[in-house]
Amino acid sequence: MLLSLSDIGKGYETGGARVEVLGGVDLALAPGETVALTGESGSGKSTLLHLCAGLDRADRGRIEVAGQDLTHASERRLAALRRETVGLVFQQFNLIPSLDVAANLAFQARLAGRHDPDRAAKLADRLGLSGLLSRYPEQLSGGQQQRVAIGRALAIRPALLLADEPTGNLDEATGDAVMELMLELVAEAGAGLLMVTHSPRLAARLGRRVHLAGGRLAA
Ligand SMILES: Nc1ncnc2c1ncn2[C@@H]1O[C@H](COP(=O)(O)OP(=O)(O)OP(=O)(O)O)[C@@H](O)[C@H]1O
Repeated sequence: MLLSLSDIGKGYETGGARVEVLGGVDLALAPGETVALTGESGSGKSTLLHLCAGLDRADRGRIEVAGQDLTHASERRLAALRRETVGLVFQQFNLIPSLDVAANLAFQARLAGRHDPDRAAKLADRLGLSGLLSRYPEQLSGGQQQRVAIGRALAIRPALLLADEPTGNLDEATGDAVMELMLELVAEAGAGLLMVTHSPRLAARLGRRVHLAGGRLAA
């Protein structure tokens, strides 16, 4: 399995009270599989994605990504996982304002020691960004910025792409075009995708849908 979660529990302590967000989540994603994660606001979708990225730790249960156990991994190991194996795309594009598009696209790949100028140029072309490489994020539209964020995440050739409402900040037409492109590139790369979305319409575009409610996942 590319991603496997078994009996994941996670809660938060707020103001002295403990809130259980995830209570026994199981999920398995095969290589190349695309899965939509839906659920009401506050149901724990982002929490779950953060655990899969090793940005936070589960209270109980076991998470494996590409054969690596995240449960007991060191911070260093988790950082390496995010650099080399897992790509992340968020609703806020999170580009680096002081870097132009070319440098933003190459940033993660450079960190991972995987920057390949030919591949980067091809990716920029596929993303329709070839003419924008020397622009800065503030000079781009929202859809263009999100295409850069997707390119940056895919440039490391991740086995797994985690996306948290990646088109949530875009108008429907732009969002649809960006989504289309992201799905195409994910398929070409043979990467797995776990994508949070509020939209049943977008969820239907992915291979499978899981729904988070009451701290558990259901099909
Ligand atoms: N760091 C934190 N500390 C305390 N509570 C938190 C923290 N992060 C999330 N929560 C709580 O955990 C619950 C789940 O939050 P999460 O962001 O995972 O939900 P979500 O399904 O992604 O919501 P949305 O669709 O609104 O983005 C919420 O009640 C939230 O307030």
